[in-house]
Amino acid sequence: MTPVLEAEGLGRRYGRQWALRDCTLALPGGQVIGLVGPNGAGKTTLLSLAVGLLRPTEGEVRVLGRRPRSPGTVAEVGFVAQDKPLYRNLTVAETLRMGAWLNPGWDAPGARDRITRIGLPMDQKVGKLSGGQRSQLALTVALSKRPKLLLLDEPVADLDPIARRDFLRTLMSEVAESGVTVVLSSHLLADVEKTCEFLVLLATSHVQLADDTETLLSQHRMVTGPRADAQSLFSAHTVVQADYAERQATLLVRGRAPINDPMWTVRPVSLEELALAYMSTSLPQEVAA
Ligand SMILES: Nc1ncnc2c1ncn2[C@@H]1O[C@H](COP(=O)(O)OP(=O)(O)OP(=O)(O)O)[C@@H](O)[C@H]1O
Repeated sequence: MTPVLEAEGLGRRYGRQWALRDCTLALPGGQVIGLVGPNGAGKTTLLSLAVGLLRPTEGEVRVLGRRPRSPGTVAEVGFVAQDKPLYRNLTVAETLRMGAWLNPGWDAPGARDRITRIGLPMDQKVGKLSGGQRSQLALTVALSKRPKLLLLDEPVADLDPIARRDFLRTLMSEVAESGVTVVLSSHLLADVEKTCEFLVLLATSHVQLADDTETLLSQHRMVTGPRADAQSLFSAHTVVQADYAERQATLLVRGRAPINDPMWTVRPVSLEELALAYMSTSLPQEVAA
C-alpha cells in the first residue's frame, strides 16, 4: 500500500539553523497519527512542507503519492494551521458557503450538523468568536472538505476538555467511516495515547521514533533496580533514559533481550513515558559505580 505521506532525506533550514533534517518517513493510511516533540522540534515545519507551504532545502516529500500542491493533491489534503486562519469578517454561515464553493466534495449537511452540535451561531462574525470557537470552525471546515489526508497542527490546544474529547471522538469515527488519514501534532500526550495508532516523535529537528504504537510499546520496558548494578544493563541493552535516586536506578530499555536477574523489576511503559523519554535531548549517563 502506498504510504499517504512519504519523506526521503527531507530537510528545511532557516539561515544556518536546521528546523528539520534527515527526515525519512512512510506514514500508513487510514489511521490517526500522532506527531509529537518539544517546542521547536520541527513539527510545524514538517506539516508545512507536506502541504507545500514551505519548500524543502534538501530531500523530498510526497503526499498521496504525489508532490505537494500538484493537481489533485490540493483538493485531497486538508490542513489546519496552528493559528487557525479564517476570514474574520465573514460570518459562520458565509465561511461554510465559501467552503462549499471552494471544495467539490464538500459535506454540507455534515458541516451544518457539527456547527449546530457545537452551538455556534450561524450569523456570528468569525472575528467575534472565542479562540476555541474559531478552532472548532476551522476544524469543521477541514473535516467537511472530506479530504483523504488531514493534517492538523495542534488542533485541540485551545478547546475545553469536553470539546477536546468530542473532537477526538469525531476524528476517530471519521477515520473508521471514511478511511481518512489524520496526522495531528499535539503536546497533549494523554490525548495522543488515547487517539493515535502510529507515533512520529521529533526532537532536535530529527525523527527519533516513527512506528505503530503497539510495536513501540512492545520494544520498550521500564526497569528498576539497585543503582550500583545499573552498569551491567548499559553493557547488555540499549538504555534510552536513566533516572537515578540515591540507591535506585530506573532505566528505559529498548530491545527484547531478556532481563532475567531478579534484582531488576521490569514493567511495560506507557506511550506518555516513552514519548517523554525520547523528547529529552540528553543521552543517558552511565552510572558511576
Ligand atoms: N520562519 C522562520 N524563520 C526562522 N526560524 C524558524 C521559522 N519557523 C520556524 N523556525 C525555527 O525552526 C525550528 C522548528 O520550528 P517548528 O515551528 O517547526 O517547531 P514545532 O515543533 O512546531 O514547535 P512548537 O511545538 O513550539 O509549535 C525552531 O527552532 C524555530 O525557531
